[in-house]
Amino acid sequence: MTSQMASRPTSRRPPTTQTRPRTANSRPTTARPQTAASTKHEANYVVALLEGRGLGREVGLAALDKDTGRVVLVQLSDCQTYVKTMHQMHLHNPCLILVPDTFLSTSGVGSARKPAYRQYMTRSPMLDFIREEFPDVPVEPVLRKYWNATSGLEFVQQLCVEDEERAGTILAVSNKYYVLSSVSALFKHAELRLNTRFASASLRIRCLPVDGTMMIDPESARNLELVGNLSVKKSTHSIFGILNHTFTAMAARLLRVNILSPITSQSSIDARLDVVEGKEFSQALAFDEDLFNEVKSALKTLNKMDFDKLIAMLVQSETKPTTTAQGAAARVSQMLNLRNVVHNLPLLRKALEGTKSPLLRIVYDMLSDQRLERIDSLIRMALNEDTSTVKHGIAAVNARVYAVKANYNRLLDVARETYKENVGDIYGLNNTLTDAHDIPLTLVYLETGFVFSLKKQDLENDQLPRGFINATLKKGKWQFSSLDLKKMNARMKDALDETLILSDKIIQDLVSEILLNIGALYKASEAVALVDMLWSFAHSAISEFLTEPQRMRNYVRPELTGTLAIKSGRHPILETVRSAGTLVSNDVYCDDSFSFQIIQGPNMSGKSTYLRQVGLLTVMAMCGSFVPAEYASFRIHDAILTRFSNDDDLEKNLSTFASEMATSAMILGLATPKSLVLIDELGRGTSPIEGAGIAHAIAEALIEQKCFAFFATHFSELSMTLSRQPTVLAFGRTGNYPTSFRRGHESIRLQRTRASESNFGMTFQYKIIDGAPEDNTHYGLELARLADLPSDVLVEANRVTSNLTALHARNQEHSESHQIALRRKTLLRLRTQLTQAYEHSTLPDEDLVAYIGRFQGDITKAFLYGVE
Ligand SMILES: Nc1ncnc2c1ncn2[C@@H]1O[C@H](COP(=O)(O)OP(=O)(O)OP(=O)(O)O)[C@@H](O)[C@H]1O
Repeated sequence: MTSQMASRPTSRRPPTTQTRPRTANSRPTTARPQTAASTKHEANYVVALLEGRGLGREVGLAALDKDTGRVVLVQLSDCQTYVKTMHQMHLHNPCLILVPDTFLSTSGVGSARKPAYRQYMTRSPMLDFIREEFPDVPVEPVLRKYWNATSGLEFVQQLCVEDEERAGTILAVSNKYYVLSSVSALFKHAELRLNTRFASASLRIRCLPVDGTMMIDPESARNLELVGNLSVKKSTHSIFGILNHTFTAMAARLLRVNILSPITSQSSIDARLDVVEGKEFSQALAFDEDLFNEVKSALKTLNKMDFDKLIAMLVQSETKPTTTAQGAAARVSQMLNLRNVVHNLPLLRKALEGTKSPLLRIVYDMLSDQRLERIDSLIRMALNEDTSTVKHGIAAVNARVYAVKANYNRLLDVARETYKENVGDIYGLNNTLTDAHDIPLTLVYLETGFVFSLKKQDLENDQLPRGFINATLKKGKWQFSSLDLKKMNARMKDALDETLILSDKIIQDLVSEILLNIGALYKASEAVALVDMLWSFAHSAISEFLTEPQRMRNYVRPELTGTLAIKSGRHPILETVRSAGTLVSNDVYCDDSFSFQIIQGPNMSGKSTYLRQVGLLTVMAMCGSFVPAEYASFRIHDAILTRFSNDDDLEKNLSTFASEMATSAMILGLATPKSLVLIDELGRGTSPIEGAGIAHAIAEALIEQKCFAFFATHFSELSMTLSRQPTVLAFGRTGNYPTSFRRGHESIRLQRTRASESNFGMTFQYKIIDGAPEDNTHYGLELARLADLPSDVLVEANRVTSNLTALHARNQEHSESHQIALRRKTLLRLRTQLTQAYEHSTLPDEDLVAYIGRFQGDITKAFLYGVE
C-alpha cells in the first residue's frame, strides 16, 4: 500500500503553497476533541518527527509515551497532505512535538502574548499541517545536530528491552535513517529538557509496519465517530464507547489503536473472531460460559490496572534514586501494585488453561513465562502477602509501612515499632479527650496527619471546647486539631518517613532484580491487553437479554470473502441511542461488478447514516469484532476515505467548496482498488451545474480506480451520466426491492432512500432500496408544497420538472452507448457471480454445474439483447 500511495501520480492534487495558514489544499480539520481529548486517553506521547528533503516525502516518527515507557517507531512515505503522518500522530496522542530547529525560524514573528512555541514561523509544509491538526500541542525545536541516525541506533540498542522482539526491532530500524534520527532527538530531548534517563534494556521499543493496518485519516475517524462523538460529548456514543468493556487501561488503549487503525491480515482477524465464536473451538468466549466468566473474574482482579505505566514508573525510578520520604512512598506504592498484578496473573493463566483457540494459547504461553514466577517469588520473599489495595487514608499508609516483611531489616523493624507507638499515642489522646469533654471524637487521617472529627449535630451551639484549634466544617462534620495532636503528628511523621526510606532501600534492590526480567512483564501486559480486548468483543457480541441458544444472535461473526454483503445491518451507535423498534436495518451489497454505488433520496431520509453504517461495520469487522447484522461479509480494505459535510468547516472559516475540493483531492490521491470510499453530498459548495460536473468527474475517477465507493448525492443527473460505466448502478426504476439476501448476488443497483408523505409532512422509512428515485416523485417539490408555496408556482414547477425528467429519460434509453454499457455491465456482473460461485459456493457439485449452466442463457441474452 505504501509504495502504491507514494508513487501515485500527483496531477490531481492541489499545488503546494509554502505559506499557508489555512488554504484550500489543507485537509479541513473539524472539532478536534473527539479523537483525543474527549476520550479518556490523555495525550501522553512526546513525538519527534523528521522529514526527508526528497520528493518521496519520507517521514520518520519516534514517539515515547511518557507514562508507560512505550516507544513507537514509524517510517513512511507520505503524500502532499501528510495524511498518513497525521494518522500516526492521532494514534499516538501527542503532548509535545519535536522537530529539527531548521524547520522553524523565529525571524520577525516574536510576540510577548504568544506562547514560546507559537513564536516560530514554519519552514516545513509538514509542520503547517501538524499545527492545523494539533493546534494546542506545543512544537519544540531540537538542534539539528541531535538528529543523528548513528546515535539513534545506539539508543535503540541500549534501551530496548531484552525480549523476543528486540532483534527484529533493531533489524527493522537499522536502515531507517529518518526514524533513527528522530529516536536520537527524542532521547536527547528527554535527557536534556525533561531530565529523564532510562535504565538500559528497560523500554519496549517497537517498529510499526505501516502496511498491515488500514489507514483511516483523522477526519474520517471523526466523521465516522470512531472514538468520539460529533455532537454528543458522551464518549460511549462512538465505536470505542460501544466496544469498550475492558477492565485494564492497556486493553482500552489497544482497542482505541485498533479502531483507529484496524488490522488487515485476514488470518489475524479470523484468529480474533475465533476467540469469540470459533468454528472449531467450542471453548470460545461466547460459547463457553465458564470460560467467559472465569476470564472475566481474572480480569476483574486487574481492574483499572495499567501495567505499562507501572513498569515505566519502576524503570524511571531505578534511574532516579530518591532521598525524600515522598518519593520513597511512591515507589513502595508502585511495588505494592506490582505485587498485586503479579499475584493475580496466574488466575488469568488458569482461566485459559484448557483453551484450544490458537490465539488464546499464545496468550496462555505469554503468561506462562518462567520469569514471571521468578518476579513473583522475589516479591514474595521481600513483601508481605497482604493484597490490600486501599488507596487512601491510614490504611494506605499502613500498607506502605508494613509492605516489607518483618525481620528483613532490624532498623526498619525498630522504626516501625516507633511509628506504631506514635499512632497508639494519638488514639490514646483521642480517647482521653472524648471522655474529658463528653463528645464522640473520631480520628481522620489527612495528608498532613491526623485530625479530630465530630458530626455537626454532636456539637452544641457549634462551640468547640477550649484547646481545640483550626476548626473547619466539611460535609456536615467538624474537623479540628489541638497542640498536643500536632506534636504527636510530627513525631509520627518522623517515624513514618524513616520506615518509608528504609523500606525504599529494600524495594530499590528489588526493582533492580525485577528489571532483569522486565521483558516478561511487558509480555504479560500485552497478553492481558489482548485477552481483555477480545473478552470485550465477546461481551459486545452476546446479547445479555437473550438466553441460550439464541444468545449470540444480536451481533454476527463477519466473514471475509472479498465481497461486501450485509443483511439487515444496523448502525451500531444509532442502535444504542434510538428507542427500541425505531431503528431501521439495511442491506448492503458491493462487489467488483458494482463497486460504485449511488445513494439518492430526500433530505433527512438516512443517506449519511447508511454510509456511516457501511464504514463503521467495516471497521468493527477488521478489528476482529462481531457486527450488528443478520449476516455480514467484508472485503479487507487498505484505507477508509470519507467526505462528509461538516458544520465545523464553516466555523473554521473554510468555504464548503474549498473544503470539499481539498478532501476530494486527498481521496483521489490515496484511493487504491482496495480502498473503501464514502462520499456524502459532494458539489454542494458551488453552482448546481458545476457541482454536478465536479461530482461526476470525481465519481468517474473513483470508478476507474475500482475501489468500493458509496456516493450519496442529490444530483439526479449522476445516475444518467455515470450509468455508462459498467461498474455503476443499473439504471432505471425497479419495482423489485430485494426481498431476500441471496438475491443480492445478482447485483445492487442504484440505491435510494424511501420516503412517503403523511398528513403531518414527510415520513422517512430510512430503508435503502434498489433503483433510481421514482420518476414521478420529486420530494423537493413535495416539500415545497408542504411549505405552502402558491399553487400556480407549484403547478409550473411540476410541469417543468416532469418535462425535463421525461426528456432526460428518453435521450438516455435510446442512446446506443447506453445499450453497449448495459451489455458490458451485465457481463461483468455475470463474471463476478461465476467467480463467487467458484470460490465461495458450498453447493454440491451437481447443483453447482446446474447453476453455472443457467449462466449460459443469461450470457447469451446479455450479448444479443443487452438484457440484464
Ligand atoms: N436506519 C435508520 N433508522 C432510524 N433512524 C434513522 C435511520 N437512518 C437515519 N435515521 C435518522 O434520520 C436522521 C437523518 O439521517 P441522515 O442525516 O442520515 O439523512 P440524510 O439523508 O443524509 O440527510 P441530508 O441529505 O439532509 O444530509 C438521523 O439523524 C437519524 O436519527
